[in-house]
Amino acid sequence: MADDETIIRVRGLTNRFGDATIHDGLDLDVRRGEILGVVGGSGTGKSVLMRSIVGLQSPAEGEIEVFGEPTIGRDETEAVEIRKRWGVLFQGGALFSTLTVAENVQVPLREFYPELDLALLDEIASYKVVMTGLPSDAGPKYPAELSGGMKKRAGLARALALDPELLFLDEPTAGLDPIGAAAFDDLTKALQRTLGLTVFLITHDLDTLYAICDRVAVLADKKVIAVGTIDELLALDHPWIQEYFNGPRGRAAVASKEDASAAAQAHAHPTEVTEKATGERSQGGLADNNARRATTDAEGNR
Ligand SMILES: Nc1ncnc2c1ncn2[C@@H]1O[C@H](COP(=O)(O)OP(=O)(O)OP(=O)(O)O)[C@@H](O)[C@H]1O
Repeated sequence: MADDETIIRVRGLTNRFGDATIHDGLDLDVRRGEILGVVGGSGTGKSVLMRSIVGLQSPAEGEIEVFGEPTIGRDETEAVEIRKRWGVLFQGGALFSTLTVAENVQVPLREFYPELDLALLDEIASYKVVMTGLPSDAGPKYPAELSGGMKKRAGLARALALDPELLFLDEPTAGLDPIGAAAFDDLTKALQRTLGLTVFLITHDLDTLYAICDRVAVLADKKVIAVGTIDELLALDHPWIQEYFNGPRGRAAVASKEDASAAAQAHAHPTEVTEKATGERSQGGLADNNARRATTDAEGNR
């Protein structure tokens, strides 16, 4: 399959709740292997779009294809075959509170592969738990015993249970502290690279967009009004896009990314880069980066 293959194709999507039209003729393509960030003001329908693609929301009109297969109107057996190939991390992790982390990870395995024996289920769950950076003793813990960041990782472990090709993440860094959010971004990027995942990532987090997204889709006016790299989006004069990326938080995210990149270069070539890095900013490195992220969090816009 070619790298530029379209993994998700949405055409003419219309969603309504009563008199409210959320999407009106929305089109979107997600390419194989990319992390596509999905942004838009609150209530523009990012989660409804994700729910439509994964089959939890029946659109009023439109076509959706995933892996080249139409997903609307399929019989249950066909739908299951498509669903097996993706994983979903819902907002807040959506873990079953009465199940341990390991049991949560096993839910999709039991659903799609009921023939697996307990020893193999345990082994796969342990592997997924460690893969998401949780300590190996997290498996027997209940969600209530986990921090917010650990819950997100447990939700991710469950989303990865079936070795998906495609991952849906709905605001994965919401509610995490800046260091935890940056660590989750790193994990997402590492999974994309090592497993060749395609990632559909809903976020309000500008740092995440700059740090890991290959392209960004902007929802506004009931449609995807633009898709592209951040530089491509910045060239557009849509007021929401300009306000979002060029507002104070957008500028802080750019500065944060530049600092991180200068710090990384300084680490690789200490003498060569120190002068450049110190010339551009007064303090450097991760602490400064995280301080900026903390500031933007404190503004309450995340
Ligand atoms: N099941 C539902 N019934 C009625 N209205 C709904 C339903 N689900 C979503 N909506 C409405 O659809 C709109 C879009 O919701 P959605 O959750 O997709 O927004 P969003 O862009 O993800 O917002 P946020 O960034 O705040 O999470 C909202 O006005 C919401 O109230």
